[in-house]
Amino acid sequence: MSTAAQHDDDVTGRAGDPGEDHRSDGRRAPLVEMAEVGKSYGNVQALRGVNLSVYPGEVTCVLGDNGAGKSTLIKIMAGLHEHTEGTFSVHGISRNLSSPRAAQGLGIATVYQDLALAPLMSVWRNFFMGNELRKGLFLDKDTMRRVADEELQKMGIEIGDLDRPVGGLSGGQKQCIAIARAIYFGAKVIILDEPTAALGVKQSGVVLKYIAAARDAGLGVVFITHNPHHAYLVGNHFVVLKLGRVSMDAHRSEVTLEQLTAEMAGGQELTELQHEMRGVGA
Ligand SMILES: Nc1ncnc2c1ncn2[C@@H]1O[C@H](COP(=O)(O)OP(=O)(O)OP(=O)(O)O)[C@@H](O)[C@H]1O
Repeated sequence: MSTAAQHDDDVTGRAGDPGEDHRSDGRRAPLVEMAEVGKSYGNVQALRGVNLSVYPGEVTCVLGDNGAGKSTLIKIMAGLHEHTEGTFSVHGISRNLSSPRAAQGLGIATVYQDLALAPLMSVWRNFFMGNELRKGLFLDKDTMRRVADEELQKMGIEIGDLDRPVGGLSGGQKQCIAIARAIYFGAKVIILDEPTAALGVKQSGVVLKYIAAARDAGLGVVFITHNPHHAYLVGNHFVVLKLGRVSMDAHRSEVTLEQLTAEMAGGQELTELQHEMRGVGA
């Protein structure tokens, strides 16, 4: 469990103070840090000994196959599950987040695959969903439409008519709206749950472009994916999970796309398997 310095979630509403950029020893401070984090569901140990740091202006890619523990990791960061071992810190303060609202209050936004968008509502209504602007008793539609337009344009997102229902947009455009919305409402860390998994090449390219834009805007991006090629296009740091443990942790300068792909395909196990097969054939 977390240490005595831990703070329970006492944070609500919009994102809080981003904290210091540097530690007292002059090193850059991570926005989010996991140290030896573990999580069990009863007898099932879903995560064990995970170390992970998310820095501003970087994309941290978390890769892993089905059942590797990616969803569990997201849920701890997003305040949906509490970790059962190790320390989880946000802006240098140990936390045990017990609600998504607590995570949001600390500037951690999660964009899930189902996106939580209302398909029949317009783009601008979706942008302000849950944070509507009002003028007296009425919705301030003009300001919401204008701000949504400005924010989407700032990220270079081309939607056209913002009165269109979101349901008519492509999967990639919907992902981009969800990312732009999270940034506008104060996210410092944005967790993207397999944002390219259901998309074709062109739409994946659009989403990867906005992941890079979020990184360049100084956010800490956590990009969860099965796809090493997508990860390598935007990632600064790669963490591969296997059966709940970290099997590879490398900065971009330390790993090639081929090595990352091989690790995802089975890594050392695959090499041993090939070796065994050669033995059988001999
Ligand atoms: N609520 C739960 N109760 C019991 N076991 C769970 C629960 N959630 C996840 N697990 C188990 O924990 C392990 C990690 O699961 P998790 O969903 O985090 O993996 P994942 O990498 O997200 O997989 P996928 O890509 O298939 O979603 C699996 O063995 C899974 O069966």
